[in-house]
Amino acid sequence: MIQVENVSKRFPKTQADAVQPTSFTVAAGEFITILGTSGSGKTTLMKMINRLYEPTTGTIYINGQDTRQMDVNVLRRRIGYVIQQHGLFEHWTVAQNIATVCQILKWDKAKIAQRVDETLRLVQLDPDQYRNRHPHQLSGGEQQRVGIARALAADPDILLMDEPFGAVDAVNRATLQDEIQQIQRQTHKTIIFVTHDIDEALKLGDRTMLFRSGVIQQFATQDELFLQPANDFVADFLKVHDQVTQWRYIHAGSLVQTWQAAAHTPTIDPVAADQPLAVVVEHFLKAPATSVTVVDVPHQRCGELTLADLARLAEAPSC
Ligand SMILES: Nc1ncnc2c1ncn2[C@@H]1O[C@H](COP(=O)(O)OP(=O)(O)OP(=O)(O)O)[C@@H](O)[C@H]1O
Repeated sequence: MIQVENVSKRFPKTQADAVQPTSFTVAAGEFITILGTSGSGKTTLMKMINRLYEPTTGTIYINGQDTRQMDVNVLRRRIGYVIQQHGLFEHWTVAQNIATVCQILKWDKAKIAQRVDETLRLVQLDPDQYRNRHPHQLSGGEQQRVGIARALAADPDILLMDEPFGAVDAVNRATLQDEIQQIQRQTHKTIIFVTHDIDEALKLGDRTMLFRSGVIQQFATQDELFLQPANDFVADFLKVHDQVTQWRYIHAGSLVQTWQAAAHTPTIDPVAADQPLAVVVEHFLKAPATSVTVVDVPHQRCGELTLADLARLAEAPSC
């Protein structure tokens, strides 16, 4: 678990805090995304977690331990770090790059070789084909994969990712997003992921933090961001999304709960509360009906959604 308590950062010779006093908690195994305007403090916040920057005020705890009381090298080895420019050493092979932290930790050769192959497989690269290549012999997407493998090599609990897919084309980006999601499900790492891409943030994050001028505007689930935006900035930030996109991120149960939709006689199969609204729309398209019943586990009716509810969503503050 990561606890950030009243943490702020003021750089020397500047007039304002890059990050104003900020508190939040990230649970172990959570995937957090951070979105925000350029220069809003996202990278600064993240770099305070692995002490690339020291906070001006406040304390960061990892599993209850004050990070200032930890040896900085030990701390950084426990936290994988992936950046946009992958940061691979050009004159080293893929295997040598991935093994960097394991070498520092003085693992034996056989264990390192095994771990290099394991992490290459985790990022969908065939070890036999890739371990002896150099970074310039890789595509941009493959370089990012190796960057992720390197961050995972010493099996850290936490992964910090700063716009890791920012320089990758849209098709490869979507694949990498699926892969990091898969890796997180397999390994249960705690991931903090900075991005400029709203879709990427909403797709990957269990929760998303929206940042502006060094201040968290809202740190919430996709449902809460769309249905209960904390302020106009959040609503406007998410407004660029079309309705079909919202239907992917808002869950049926949340809309029922938020609006307490009126009861109607159901005429088609129910939809589970944790399904996205896109599934509700599919149900309306498959069979003519006035409403769809939303059920919670185990099959308890929690409400009804009508086409009018979906239309009303278009007029909600952030839609
Ligand atoms: N080393 C530094 N010295 C002085 N000011 C800095 C330093 N690093 C960052 N800043 C300032 O702190 C603010 C926050 O920067 P930061 O890089 O955290 O923003 P960001 O949200 O990650 O931006 P972007 O999305 O453009 O990468 C900016 O105003 C930036 O100019």
